[in-house]
Amino acid sequence: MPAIEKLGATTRTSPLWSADKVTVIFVLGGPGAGKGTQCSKLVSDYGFKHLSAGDLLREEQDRPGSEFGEMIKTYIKEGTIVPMEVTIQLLENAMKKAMEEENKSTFLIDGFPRKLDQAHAFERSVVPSKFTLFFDAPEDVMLERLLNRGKTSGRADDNIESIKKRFRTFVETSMPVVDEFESQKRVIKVNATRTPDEVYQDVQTRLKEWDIEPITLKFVKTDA
Ligand SMILES: Nc1ncnc2c1ncn2[C@@H]1O[C@H](COP(=O)(O)OP(=O)(O)O)[C@@H](O)[C@H]1O
Ligand SMILES: O=c1ccn([C@@H]2O[C@H](COP(=O)(O)OP(=O)(O)O)[C@@H](O)[C@H]2O)c(=O)[nH]1
Ligand SMILES: [Mg+2]
Repeated sequence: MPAIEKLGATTRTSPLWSADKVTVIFVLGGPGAGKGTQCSKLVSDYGFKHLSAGDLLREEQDRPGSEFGEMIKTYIKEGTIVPMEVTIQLLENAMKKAMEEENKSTFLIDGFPRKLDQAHAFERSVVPSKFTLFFDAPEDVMLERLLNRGKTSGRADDNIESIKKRFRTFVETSMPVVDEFESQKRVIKVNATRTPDEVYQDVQTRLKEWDIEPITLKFVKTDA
């Protein structure tokens, strides 16, 4: 990736893609709400392309020669939001790749936008989103899940100090994004406290309301 001041994605004044051609569903919720878990289920049944902003940032952080690696590491550990130019460029690059190589046009963008400036910049310069799937869970539930995930995740931010900071960022910085989309009637809010399968049942019912159905494999009987 080029130097940060050359990152072009956010400097455009009109979207790169139209919402008729490219469908984006944002997936939001506090840390540990179960975004990644639900996205995996959706990928197998609906054929969406799943892009986790956090995964893309961790990949860039670990890429040999990345000039953003150290910066990303600090932001993630502190639970703060990496400057949007980097995240949006990574997302745009990954979307392009999935369109070209996998012929994908519907994206689940997980853990993004976590700040209003990102939401506005992405919709202005990349593509307007269709709606946001919001996973709602109280902090005590999310805390328990994250501490449990931390036993095996190897993530630098699945520890109590970082988790507290992430909860604060979520309330102060990320919830305003959900509130703004909500005021535009573009949020599907799901109670994420139940089992993964129960949550997923609810997600599927709510997606139907937006005319989004699972891929049905049609088995055609032949004589062979
Ligand atoms: N509905 C659920 N009930 C219990 N544990 C869950 C549920 N959904 C996810 N988990 C577990 O909680 C942790 C956080 O889930 P994850 O999908 O990584 O959340 P997020 O991406 O929102 O941080 C993981 O260890 C996952 O296995
Ligand atoms: O758009 C984004 C998404 C993630 N992050 C950073 O990446 C971390 C981990 O995000 P991820 O979505 O992987 O965490 P999760 O919510 O799944 O636990 C966040 O706390 C932020 O520091 C960011 O800066 N911008
Ligand atoms: Mg996640």
